Amino acid sequence: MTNQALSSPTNHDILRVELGPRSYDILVGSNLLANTASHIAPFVRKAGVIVISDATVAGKHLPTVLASLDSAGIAHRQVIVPAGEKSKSFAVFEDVIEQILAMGIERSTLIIALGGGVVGDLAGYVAASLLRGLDFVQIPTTLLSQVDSSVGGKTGINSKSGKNLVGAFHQPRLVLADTAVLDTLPRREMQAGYAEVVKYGLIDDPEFFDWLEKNAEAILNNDGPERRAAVMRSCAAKARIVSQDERESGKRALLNLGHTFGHALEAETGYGAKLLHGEAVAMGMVIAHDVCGAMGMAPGGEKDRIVNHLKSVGLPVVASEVPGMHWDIDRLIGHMSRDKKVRDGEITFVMTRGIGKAFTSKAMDVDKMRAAITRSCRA
Ligand SMILES: NC(=O)c1ccc[n+]([C@@H]2O[C@H](COP(=O)([O-])OP(=O)(O)OC[C@H]3O[C@@H](n4cnc5c(N)ncnc54)[C@H](O)[C@@H]3O)[C@@H](O)[C@H]2O)c1
Ligand SMILES: O=C(O)C(=O)C[C@@H](O)[C@H](O)[C@H](O)COP(=O)(O)O
Ligand SMILES: [Zn+2]
Repeated sequence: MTNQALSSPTNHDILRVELGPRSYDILVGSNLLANTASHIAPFVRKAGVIVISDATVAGKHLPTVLASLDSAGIAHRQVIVPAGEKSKSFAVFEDVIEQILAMGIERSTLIIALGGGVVGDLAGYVAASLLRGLDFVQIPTTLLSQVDSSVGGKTGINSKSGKNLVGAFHQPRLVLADTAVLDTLPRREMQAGYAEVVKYGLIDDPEFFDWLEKNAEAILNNDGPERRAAVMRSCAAKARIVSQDERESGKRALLNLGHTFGHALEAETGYGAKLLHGEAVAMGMVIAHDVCGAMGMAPGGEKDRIVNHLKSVGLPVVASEVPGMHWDIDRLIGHMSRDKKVRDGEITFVMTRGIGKAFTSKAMDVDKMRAAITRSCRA
């Protein structure tokens, strides 16, 4: 793998998400948080900013952001939500909205999402909804949010009926991915985010997958060139796809590799710490390669190579590894029927002919799919 990020002389690298009038930059580098004010300055008006964060992230990284805003004289207020997936709920959404409205805002108030994918998805939807749409900036603080959720404008919350079923497409004005903040992230969360990094290799970049097999531990353990290169390559892949299909009418569905299965697993666990999103995606990607292998589309050995790589970083690869779950296969398949990729009553699946060869199709062998899900749940 060659990557400009490895030899860049600048403090941070910049990627552009090309979306016409909604285009924006992604900045990737170390210690960007300390200079938050200068990076967001073009988007700040007199009404100031509201930082939305979660309790854990606020304890570790909010002071750096606020010090930067103070030094530039930017007026700021903050709303802190509980950490974890349960904050992507109607209850927390309503609470955040009411807190912000009670503070008094204008259409020029800027929302800053400081946190992982939960904060980013929630704050983005809050921004999309308040006064019919405020600008917002993403400051992602997990590996998952730096490589995936902060880019592309999917915002939203979960419902009892399933993951992300309520939300809006609302693009940020800027993404600040400070790779140094990942040094405080627990290993399990790093691993979960790493599953989404692997996803990009599996979709259409086999060379990246090869590189990941050699560099995974460096990415996970050090704020060095490998981590920065992995974030850059992932964001570049996502930006390329989103630029071509912002609202998922076609190609963007590839970013959902493993998610139809993964979201069903998450819904059944009730969105707790039992199963993290990235872990569910790891299991879902294995199920996708398993069923496509069983259908004779993908070489069987490739599923084993993926499983070995995911396992090597400590990721769970089968649903039976989730503690205390007795999976009901019919219920899982029921969740899949509410997937957002259903058209005219049929699910579009992300399928594969092997590593780097993902494609979308409705031609799923339902019996083989049920067998693959069962293998994952009963392994
Ligand atoms: N919008 C999208 O395109 C998209 C893409 C992928 C995932 N998602 C969503 O993202 C969510 C998962 O995001 P996530 O994995 O970032 O989880 P998360 O936001 O819950 O963060 C994980 C945990 O790490 C803590 N944390 C965050 N940053 C930290 C730091 N620097 N140091 C210490 N602790 C820190 C958080 O408080 C939380 O407890 C899911 O809801 C998923 O559906 C959305
Ligand atoms: O950005 C996308 O498009 C993705 O599918 C990225 C996924 O990693 C992410 O989990 C996304 O939130 C899933 O979207 P959904 O539309 O299936 O809820
Ligand atoms: Zn995802």
